[in-house]
Amino acid sequence: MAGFAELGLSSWLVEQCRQMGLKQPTPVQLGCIPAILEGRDCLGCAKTGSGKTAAFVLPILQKLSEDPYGIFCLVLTPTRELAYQIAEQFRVLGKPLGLKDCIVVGGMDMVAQALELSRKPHVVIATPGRLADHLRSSNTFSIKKIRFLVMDEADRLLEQGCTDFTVDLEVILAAVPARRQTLLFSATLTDTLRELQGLATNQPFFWEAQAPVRTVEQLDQRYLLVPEKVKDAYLVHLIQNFHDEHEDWSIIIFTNTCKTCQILCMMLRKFNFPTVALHSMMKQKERFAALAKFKSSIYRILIATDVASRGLDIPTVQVVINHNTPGLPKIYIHRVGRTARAGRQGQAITLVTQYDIHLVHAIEEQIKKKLEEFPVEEAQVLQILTQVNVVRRECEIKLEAANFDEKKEINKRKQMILEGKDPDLEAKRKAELAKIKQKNRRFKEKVEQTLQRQKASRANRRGRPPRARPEASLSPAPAQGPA
Ligand SMILES: Nc1ncnc2c1ncn2[C@@H]1O[C@H](COP(=O)(O)OP(=O)(O)OP(=O)(O)O)[C@@H](O)[C@H]1O
Repeated sequence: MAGFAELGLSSWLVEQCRQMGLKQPTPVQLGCIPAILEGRDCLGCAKTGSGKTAAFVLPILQKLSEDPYGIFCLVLTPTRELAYQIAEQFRVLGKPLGLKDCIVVGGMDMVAQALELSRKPHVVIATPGRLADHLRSSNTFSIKKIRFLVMDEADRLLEQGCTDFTVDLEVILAAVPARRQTLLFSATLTDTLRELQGLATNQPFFWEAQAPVRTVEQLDQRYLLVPEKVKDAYLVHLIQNFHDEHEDWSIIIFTNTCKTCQILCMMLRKFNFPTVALHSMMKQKERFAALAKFKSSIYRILIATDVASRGLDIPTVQVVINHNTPGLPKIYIHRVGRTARAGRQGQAITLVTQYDIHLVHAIEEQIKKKLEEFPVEEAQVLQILTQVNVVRRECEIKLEAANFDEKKEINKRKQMILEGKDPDLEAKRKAELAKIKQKNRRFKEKVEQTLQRQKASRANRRGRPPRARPEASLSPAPAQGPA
């Protein structure tokens, strides 16, 4: 099998790989590095934890070493934590170059970022919202001459999810040169392939891992069918078991909302599990601190929303628990991909209620694999059920007292102001829209009722003997209903 040198990388980069413990290129690196070095655009779709980051970092560093200037490369990524992780790979692999990088993400000091940008770093790693803010408000830097535009988790950047990047991307794409190399990577590119192909038009090279199953082989994937009301007791039971059976363990638990994330974190702490939370309602500094504590194994449990579902590379994670069944198969693929990375073993357990069974079927269809049931001693769960429910209720009350919902509302208003919207006007518009919707609903119900009445009266009439009409004698009489 070809080594890094055979892919066309310089000896200093091969040495950096060796120092980092990267002995042989992974398949996505084997496929994409030569194409990128040739100057082609690249779309790389490979499983989670398969080394996509180095597949673009290495050839970019090689090209940068041949013609160093700033700003040479712009990397866009959907989350702030991921931006720091990518920057670290650039720093470690690009150490001999004296690489200057700049991280431009929300929640951090904008003035300091503007200063750093004006010093022409070689590589800028950014989340779209904050970079677009800088482009709108400042002319002290330019990305007009970049050689590389990378979109990591490219499908997430393009889709219109709860955080919609499209407006910010328009601003960024208008500021980068048409002549550039565009590199797009993700474990789930196929949904947005057409849009992505529109971005990468320079002899695009498409690399996709050929495998019957879309998740990694070393991942043991299970489901646990639980009634909604006892979900938390099952969660506590699962964690207690891992705690008892394994010396060295790290778990990521995914939840669907910030509030659930916060409540479960408080609850698990009450049971003395070393838990930290990560969600978008936390201050950025708290987010970084939580992740650092988890990465260094001071805290063994990270409970997070989907803000942590993509890209995070924490090799010690052995188990992922989905507290809710993800509504989309690709969210499932990214979440469970936080374990079993780079050839390691891992386990994923998804808690499924009777209302989510169709979601599991959709996941199985997409990943092309059946999930197996995770065996649990139900009697043991029932023993802790009341205690868990009481503790959860206590945590809910505590959180309500801390005005969590109110803070959420304030955050929403702040976000609107940052987006140039008037929160009061938006609220008014929302209320009006709700009114119109309600009116439409009532109208629909009325129409529906009228139609039902008409139908019933027609049926009644059919049940009665026909009136004597001249034609009646020409056709057979309708069947008579019971009297
Ligand atoms: N050639 C290699 N040999 C061994 N380990 C590697 C190699 N390349 C990368 N790795 C390691 O594999 C791990 C996962 O890599 P990376 O984070 O780039 O995965 P990814 O494909 O981007 O995953 P995701 O889709 O979840 O973002 C990292 O810890 C990285 O250091």
